Order: sequence, then C-alpha cells, then structure tokens
Amino acid sequence: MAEIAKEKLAALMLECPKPSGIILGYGTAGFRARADTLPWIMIRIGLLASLRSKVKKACIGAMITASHNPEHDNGVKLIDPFGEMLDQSWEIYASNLSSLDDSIDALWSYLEKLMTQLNVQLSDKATVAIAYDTRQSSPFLSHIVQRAAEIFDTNIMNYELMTTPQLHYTVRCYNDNEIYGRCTEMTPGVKHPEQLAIDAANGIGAQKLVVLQQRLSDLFKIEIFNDGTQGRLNEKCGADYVKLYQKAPEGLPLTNYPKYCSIDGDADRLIYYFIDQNQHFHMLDGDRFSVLFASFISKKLKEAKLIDQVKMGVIQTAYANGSSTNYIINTMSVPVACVPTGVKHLHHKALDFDVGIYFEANGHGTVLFSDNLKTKVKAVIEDENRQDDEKLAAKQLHVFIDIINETVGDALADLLATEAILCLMNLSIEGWLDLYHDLPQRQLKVAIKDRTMIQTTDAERRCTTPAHLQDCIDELVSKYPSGRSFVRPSGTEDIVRVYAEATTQADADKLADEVRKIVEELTK
Ligand SMILES: CC(=O)N[C@H]1[C@@H](OP(=O)(O)O)O[C@H](CO)[C@@H](O)[C@@H]1O
Ligand SMILES: [Mg+2]
Repeated sequence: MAEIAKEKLAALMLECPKPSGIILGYGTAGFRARADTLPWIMIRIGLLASLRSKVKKACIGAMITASHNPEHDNGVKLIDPFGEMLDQSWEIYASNLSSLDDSIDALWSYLEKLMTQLNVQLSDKATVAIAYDTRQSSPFLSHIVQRAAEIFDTNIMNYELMTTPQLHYTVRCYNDNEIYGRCTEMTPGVKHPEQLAIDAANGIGAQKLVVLQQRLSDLFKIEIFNDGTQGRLNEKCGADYVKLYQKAPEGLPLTNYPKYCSIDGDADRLIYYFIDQNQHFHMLDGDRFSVLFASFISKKLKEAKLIDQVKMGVIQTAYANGSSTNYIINTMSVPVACVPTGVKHLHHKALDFDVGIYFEANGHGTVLFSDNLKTKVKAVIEDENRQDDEKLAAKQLHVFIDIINETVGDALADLLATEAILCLMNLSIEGWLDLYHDLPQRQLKVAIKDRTMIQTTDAERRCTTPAHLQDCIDELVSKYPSGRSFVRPSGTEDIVRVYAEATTQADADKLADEVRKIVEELTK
C-alpha cells in the first residue's frame, strides 16, 4: 500500500511542482498567496488534513479561500473537529511540510517520521470535508487537496461552494451531531425588522443570503447588492474595504435604506453602517457587536436571575477602539482581555468564560457559551417555580445560542443575531451607535524590506525589535491627548501595519504618519 501511495504522490508532485525560492508559512489564517503559486502546497495540506483526521479519529475541514483579499489570491486553512481553527501545535507541521524541498523522498521520509511520532498508519480511517469560495482558482485547488488526501486513504466530502463559517459549522455537526445540526427557530413575537441592504462583496455569501432571504421572507426584508453578477470579488466593496477606508462600498444605492451592512468574500466578517440626514456615513464595526451582544446577554442573564452565577468576558485585540474597551470595562462592568491578532487567539481566550464574547474590530467574531451556562439556561426554562419573565429571558438566551455559530465568526449568523437583538431591545441603529463615541483612528500599511525585523510583545501592543522603535513610538504618542499607537507585521500580507488613535482625526492621521516614518527609518 505504501509503495502505491508513494508513486501516486510522486505523480501528483510532478503535476504541481513547487516554484523555486518560494517560502510560505502557516499564518494568521493558513496559507495565503497568489493563486497561481499555490497548487503544490495544496498537496501538502491535503496530506496533513488526512493525518490530523487519523489522529483525532474525526472529520477535519479544509477551506479554500483568501477571504477579503483580491480575486487573484487564494489560500487554504484546516478546521479542527470542534469547528475551531487548527491547533497551533500542528501549524508547525504545516510550516515544516511547506518548507521541504520538492522531492518525493524528502516529503515521504518526513511523512513517515510524522506518522511514527503521531502513532498512526497510512491505512487508518480518515475523513476530510472540503469547501471553497467563489474564486476562479478555487475548484482546481480544492481538487488537488482532495487527490492528495485520497492518497492517504481518506473519505472526502466535497461541499463545493460554502462560506467559511458554514464549513466550520458543518465539521462540528459531522463530529458532534448530538448537540449540533438542529434547526433554529426564531423567537415568536419578534416584530418585522426594518429593511436592510447588504453588500455581499461579490462573494459566496451572496448565494447563501438568497437562501436566507427566501426562508425568512416573512420576518426579514433584505436586499442583496454586489452579488457577484457584475463586479469583482472584494473590489471596492466588502467588509474589509468599508472598515479600512471607513466609507460605503461601491455598487450599493446610498439612499432609501435605513441601514446597510457589508460581509467579506468568504462571509465570516460583518460591518454595519448608515447614512444620516446630513449625508454623513457612520460605521458600526466589530467592537460595536461586542458591546451590543454583551448588553443583550447581560440584560437577559439579569432577567433570568443567572447573572451572579456566570463569568462573562469580552475578548479584543489591540485594534479595538479605545472607547469601546473603556465602555465595556467602566460602563458595563464586564472584564476585557486583549490577545494577539487572529481569530484563533480570541477564540482560545473566550473559552475561559461562561459567556466569551469576541470580535476583531474588522467584524469577525462570535460568542462562546460554556456547558455550565447552557445547563443553567435550560434549567430555568424547565423550572415550574420560575416566573414567566425569567423563563422568557432564558428562552431568548437559548434562541440566541441557537442562532449564533459558536465554531467561528459567521457574518450571516451575526447578522441574524444583531437584527433580533435590535428588535428585542427596541434599539435603532442610531441608538446603537450612540452607546459610546469612537476615538478617531487610522490604519496604514507600510511596505518594508523584511517584516520579520519587527517583533512584538504584550498582545502585539509593544515592539521588542528593532531597538529603539518602541521608545520612539512612546515619545510620539505622549504628544497626543488620549493617543495610542502600535506597529506589527501582518500575518497575511507582506507588509507592516501601523495603528493610531487620538482625540481628532487630524491627530490620529498625523500620529500614524509619524509612526510610519519612524518604522521606515529604523527598518531600512
Ligand atoms: C488588522 C486586521 O484587520 N488584521 C486581519 C488580518 O490579519 P493580519 O495578520 O493583520 O494580516 O487578516 C486576518 C485573517 O483574516 C484577520 O484575522 C486580522 O484581523
Ligand atoms: Mg473572511
């Protein structure tokens, strides 16, 4: 069997050779690069997915997407049995596999070593679930993952077109259909929400939104724009564009709708916005979802008389607006944890709480609920001695848990949850925005010759190298009231990101620019 597998692998490697000089690391969201440079890595990731499945004795997911990046890019990431990101200890195997030469003997001997170390056999059972976004390169790349995994005797479930959160959820359902895979009912009595216009980034989300639109037509009036029939994926549209440029996307009529939202290319990010009477644009980003969800959940926990029995927390990254952090800690009295960029870090930290609410400022996030909390909510619903209003609050929490996708941030699930909360809390989008006032901020991308020259600590809020960079940033920041700035290398692009916030937009822009100059200076 091993002989045949090795021959098949050698043939596949000849079909998809590794370009010379290429270095790819398993970054913030798996491997990501220009699509035409990726076929060879799909072989290695297919093999790794199969091995992971053999070890965990469970289905593993492989999602082909480059999310909010341009159409010509693509990428792949693995999903662990509970629908979460690949365990970080395995990212090293992924990067090791990537760095091996394009020789069948080198690859084969590494795989043999790995199988011995992991105590698995080629013939052990494996199941890999594959899905991809709407990029032109996606079907071809997914086919390579499939062929590679099949060499290792793997049962493949190819779901073809899916959003990223759908695949995360599907993997979880497959492995855990006791708890998951149930149909979710909306709360009875929810009023008709107002109309909502959605920018689907010309991505996979558009197709899935159509299904939602049809199923929920009595409850929910949504209109879908940038649905992929005309524009290009993520080009001047989508959640990343709106967040980065802080303006409305193209391809969306900016009148007639009381509220708008944008999702990204693989539908795991969500950003809301609206245009006021003076034609000013206002954006509600990930930080706002944390505040909204935390307000709703704590209100319902109070009503269900459960608040004193559970530990609730919000998890953010350094990109969260300082005003949101301040509001959550000081006005809502909810603790906030700050972790490095990347959903895996937020998700991991959220597990420390009974209710762990996490959002990246860019709109990726979800809420995790502990088994302890779920049991308590169920007990209130079933307890005959409880008052009706206590039971109703517990039921609403139960429905919220059903709507939300606990495996990963999911734009469509977050959208449904947001609409339900706004309706139940009788809150307009303006009222939601008025909960606190953002500090003006600016984000810049800076190209330097080697981004690994910049290393950070303290959840990426401080630089440790190059020498003196942090001292210089501290000095610049001290000149601005409520100023804050940090620098970190991107894990998905060959750039360094600069972030700055201050009391006025002009100051935030100026601070960001000064920090950019110092970064360029010290990394020449
Ligand atoms: C500032 C920012 O938005 N960074 C994004 C971006 O990571 P970088 O490592 O900053 O390139 O892409 C990640 C994957 O989509 C996402 O998790 C993260 O929030
Ligand atoms: Mg995405």
